[in-house]
Amino acid sequence: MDPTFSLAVVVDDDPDISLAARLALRDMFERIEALPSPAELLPFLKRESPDAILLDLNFERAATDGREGLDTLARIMKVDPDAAVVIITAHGAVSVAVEAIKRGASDFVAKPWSNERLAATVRSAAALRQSKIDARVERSRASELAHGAETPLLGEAAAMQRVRSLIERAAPTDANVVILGENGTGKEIVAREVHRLSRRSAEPMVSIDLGATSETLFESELFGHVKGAFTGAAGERIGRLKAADHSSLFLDEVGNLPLHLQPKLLTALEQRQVVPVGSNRPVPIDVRVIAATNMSQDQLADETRFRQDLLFRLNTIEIHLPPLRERREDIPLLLDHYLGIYARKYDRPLRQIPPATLETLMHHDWPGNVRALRHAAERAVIMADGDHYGLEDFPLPGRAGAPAVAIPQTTLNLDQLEKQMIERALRMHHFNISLAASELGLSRGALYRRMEKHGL
Ligand SMILES: Nc1ncnc2c1ncn2[C@@H]1O[C@H](COP(=O)(O)OP(=O)(O)OP(=O)(O)O)[C@@H](O)[C@H]1O
Repeated sequence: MDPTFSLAVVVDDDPDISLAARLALRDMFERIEALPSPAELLPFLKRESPDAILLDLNFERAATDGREGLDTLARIMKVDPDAAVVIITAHGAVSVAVEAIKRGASDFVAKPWSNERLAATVRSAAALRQSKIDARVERSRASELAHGAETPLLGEAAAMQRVRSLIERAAPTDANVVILGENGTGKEIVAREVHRLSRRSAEPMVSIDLGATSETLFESELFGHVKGAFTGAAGERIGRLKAADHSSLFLDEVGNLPLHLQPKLLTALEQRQVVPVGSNRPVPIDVRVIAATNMSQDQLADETRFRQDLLFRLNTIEIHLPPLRERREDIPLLLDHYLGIYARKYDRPLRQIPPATLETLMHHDWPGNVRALRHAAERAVIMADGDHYGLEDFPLPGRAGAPAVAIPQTTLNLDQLEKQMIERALRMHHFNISLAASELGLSRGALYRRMEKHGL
């Protein structure tokens, strides 16, 4: 039979026990290492990542309380939260083994064991570890597809360069970060970037969108609940704060956190522990919080909406993302990026944006910021059928601030509008009639006639 797993390690000071375990498990693992004391295990875990660890609880002569083993277990779980640790106990020491399971061990076997039972216990612990790792890889791949690799934080405007430099300086520290910005300005990309460049990046970032969470579920989503904590709480649930242990927690739309839960979040962060709903046992957490909100600084400073003590805990570092209308110079590169992405996605040709169209797009106020620009680019790729993009391919609701179609407030005077368009096209092309005519979709003759009509 081929071994199912690659490596097991047995930590026991009794060589007979180690040998017995090796014999019982030799078909299941390619390699089985024996270590006589827990002191050797941690350096070993720096080099190797065993599929299963068999751990004796008592090493000191005559020790029976298992303290040394439990300490070792805590250290193992810190190095590798997915570790599959099977506890070896003396007959009758079940209560210590149960304590070990509460602290993260997968299971236990009592000495003397039956080989079948030992093999079955170790096999299911190693399989569970494998599936946890698979799920983690799957999750991070899915989130990378949705947000990651294809979405870098673009922007060369001075404000964006400042944002990038702030991210680089803040990320490696463990300081909490608040990201402020209107909807669609890239707050989530910034949060991912902070996490990616942090010391916690080996673990996937955990997110919770407090704008999309129903009020009744806030508490259990954040802090978790025990079985039967409230009607409908059938099973136990790990809250996001605990799920983000050793990682970062992205609290999106943190301004929506109800006032009555704000002290509970503050206490959890200050004391580094959460108390699940329906429980009175605090669970330790080690979490870095990255929060985002579209509230303005003034709104955040309003004590009736947001507790200032919580704000001070969250905003050690504040990153402000400017709205797109304050960094219009980035519009061409963002359009280029997203038009390219969607042209590839929909298998369409790469088209140019004529200068006049680009100028209109740059003057648009983009109230939905980069998200709206991205949608507009996607639609344009689907709609365009000429050899370049036209303004009609971009849906720009309101077109506020777009001078190309700056409609006089009181009259919708077509003549006046025509005159303005012609003037703009002429100026843009330095009075080159052929270029201006083609920009406007007119023949040279038709343009001359209209110039005459408007006295240009
Ligand atoms: N600087 C940027 N460079 C590239 N893409 C961006 C940038 N900013 C935003 N986007 C894109 O715009 C969309 C919205 O970004 P994101 O979700 O990060 O914004 P947000 O500020 O978190 O929005 P909301 O407040 O609505 O949740 C995403 O598709 C993202 O890829």
